[in-house]
Amino acid sequence: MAEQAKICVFGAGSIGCYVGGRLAATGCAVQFIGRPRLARELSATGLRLTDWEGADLRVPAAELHFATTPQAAADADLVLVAVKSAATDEAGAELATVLKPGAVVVSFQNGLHNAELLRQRLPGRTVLTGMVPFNVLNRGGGAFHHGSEGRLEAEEHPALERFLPAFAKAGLPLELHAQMLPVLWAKLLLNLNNAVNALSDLPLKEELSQRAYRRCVAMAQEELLGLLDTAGVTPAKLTPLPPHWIPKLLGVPDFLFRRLASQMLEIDPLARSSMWEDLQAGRKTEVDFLNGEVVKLAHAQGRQAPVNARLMSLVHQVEHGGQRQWSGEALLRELRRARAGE
Ligand SMILES: NC(=O)C1=CN([C@@H]2O[C@H](COP(=O)(O)OP(=O)(O)OC[C@H]3O[C@@H](n4cnc5c(N)ncnc54)[C@H](OP(=O)(O)O)[C@@H]3O)[C@@H](O)[C@H]2O)C=CC1
Ligand SMILES: CC(C)(CO)C(=O)C(=O)O
Repeated sequence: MAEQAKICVFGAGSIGCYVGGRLAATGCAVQFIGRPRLARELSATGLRLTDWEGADLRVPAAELHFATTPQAAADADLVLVAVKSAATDEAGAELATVLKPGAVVVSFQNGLHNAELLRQRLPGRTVLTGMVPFNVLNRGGGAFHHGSEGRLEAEEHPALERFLPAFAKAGLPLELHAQMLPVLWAKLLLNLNNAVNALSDLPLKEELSQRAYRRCVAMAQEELLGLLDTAGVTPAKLTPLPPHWIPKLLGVPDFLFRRLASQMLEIDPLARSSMWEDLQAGRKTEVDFLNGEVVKLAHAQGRQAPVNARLMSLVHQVEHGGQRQWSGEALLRELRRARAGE
């Protein structure tokens, strides 16, 4: 009988615990690598994984393998990297010292360049790009809730094939793509809401229910879409609506939005963006890897991206103790001023 594949989650947080937890709960051998604080918490509680469609799975504490050093990845056949983008370089360096040569690594992170960076750090290993479209809320006490729609996506590669049944069995089938860059740009387009959500200090559902915040997101997205058009990049279609229509829909009045975009509002009422979670925890955010990519793309075209640049600087200000609870109207005024060059 073929030996059971060993899966390692590197960066056990919201995404790592949820994806790894569902794999463990459905029979996979999963090794989690994360911080001592979570190791202590989970050694008392185990993991509970729930989703918006009613799934409710558990991994008892006694069956949970949680380590706090990279050595635990040494016998992994598949490593799922789920650290925040700023921690990718260090994660790659740590994994390089321990991974066996045939290990397959998948980056399940937001942003454009994490897999590329891991590839540089892990020469000779197969490093693939993944994408997590849905929100995971860390409810505390070992409970992680998947609160919005979407399927995991990953780069098509023969080395990934042997792991596909495990993801399907876990209820997280991987949708495979030959080209991931259009998928990553499309996800980044959606992630432009992260900064607005973090600045609003509101749950996603409440924030997206208010037109002024949605207009802020739409402004940031329109800026990116214009730059992608010039670059000849067509973002993938991740939502029922094609990417270019999303900002148009976001701009409609609330009553119409509720009617036309009910699916977009099917989010757990407590769910927040990962950027809000970073600000809440006093950590540096991923804003440079999201809105910052829009600014970089603009500069590469000899242009500016004033809306995304202003969102970046407002998030940086909060990282340093600045104003956090922006009302939708105030944020919209601020972004309009930025767009007008003020
Ligand atoms: N949360 C969500 O709903 C979604 C998140 N994403 C993306 O997924 C990625 C992961 O996000 P998320 O799960 O929210 O992040 P979290 O911050 O919840 O989890 C990452 C964990 O990894 C730990 N970590 C970082 N470096 C190391 C290391 N070298 N060794 C061990 N542990 C380490 C972090 O600890 P510490 O903080 O102490 O560094 C943290 O506990 C991000 O790119 C995010 O944008 C995508 C879709 C949705
Ligand atoms: C799923 C989504 C878009 C919003 O939660 C996200 O990627 C994040 O929070 O970083």
